[in-house]
Amino acid sequence: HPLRNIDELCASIVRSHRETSQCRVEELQALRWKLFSREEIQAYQSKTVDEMWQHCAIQLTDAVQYVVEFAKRIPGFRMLSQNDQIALLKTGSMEVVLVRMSRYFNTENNTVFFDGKFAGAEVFKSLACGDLIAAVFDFAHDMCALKLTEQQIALFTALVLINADRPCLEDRGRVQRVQRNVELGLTHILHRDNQDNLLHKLYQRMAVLRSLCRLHIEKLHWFSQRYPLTAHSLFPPLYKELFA
Ligand SMILES: CCS(=O)(=O)c1ccc(CC(=O)Nc2nc(-c3ccccc3)c(C(=O)c3ccccc3CC(C)C)s2)cc1
Repeated sequence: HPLRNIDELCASIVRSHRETSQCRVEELQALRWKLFSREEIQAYQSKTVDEMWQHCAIQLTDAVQYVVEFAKRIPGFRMLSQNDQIALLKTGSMEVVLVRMSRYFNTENNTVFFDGKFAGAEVFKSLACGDLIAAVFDFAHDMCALKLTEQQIALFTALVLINADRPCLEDRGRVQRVQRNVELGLTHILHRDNQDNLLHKLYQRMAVLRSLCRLHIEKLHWFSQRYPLTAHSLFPPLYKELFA
């Protein structure tokens, strides 16, 4: 059923976003002030590097699974070749998770939703990648400042995923056609919300996302060198397939 118009495209992407958002906004808003106790923070900080990496990788993979589901429901995504779908998810899924997570970032106490409560950067100390964690927190702070609506986030994350400039695409032209439709949807939504000025800010954020994900992959390579056993046999298969 071809999409009759841009309104239908937007409605379909917003619905898919809502259906695959993993946690509901109201449920996480209710948890906003549920912080880890000093003892709980101590427990995280006394985990070994590989224990904490494994703990995070499992949670991150959970979030990524919902993004895979979201991608499959973007009109046109399933028409792409398997290879191109995987190529887009390999580079885009972590970026979408970061945008989604920043929705629940509490800018008043600089905490992020993790393991059922809200965690400050100190909780992640034993990961031994303070620069990545600091960059993720800064990004979340910047995203919150834009005060995007759920509809704007839905179209923005669809555009983050459907990017014809990604490496190793077989049929770039086909991805371009799907991307152009999603771009029309995002500009339509921003125009309707009288926030055309947000568009260039969102494109700037996409550049930050790419550097954040490069940093994540760099750290993962560093980690896999030092803890090959954990990385190869204890990480979730989807995490390895998409990021390793
Ligand atoms: C995403 C859908 S959602 O409904 O919003 C949602 C649903 C579920 C949650 C719970 C959750 O999984 N939170 C995690 N937080 C972090 C984290 C960690 C360090 C700083 C900031 C957030 C996770 C990570 O593993 C992570 C994320 C980004 C970069 C790096 C890492 C760690 C490395 C070792 C992979 S998992 C949160 C949000």
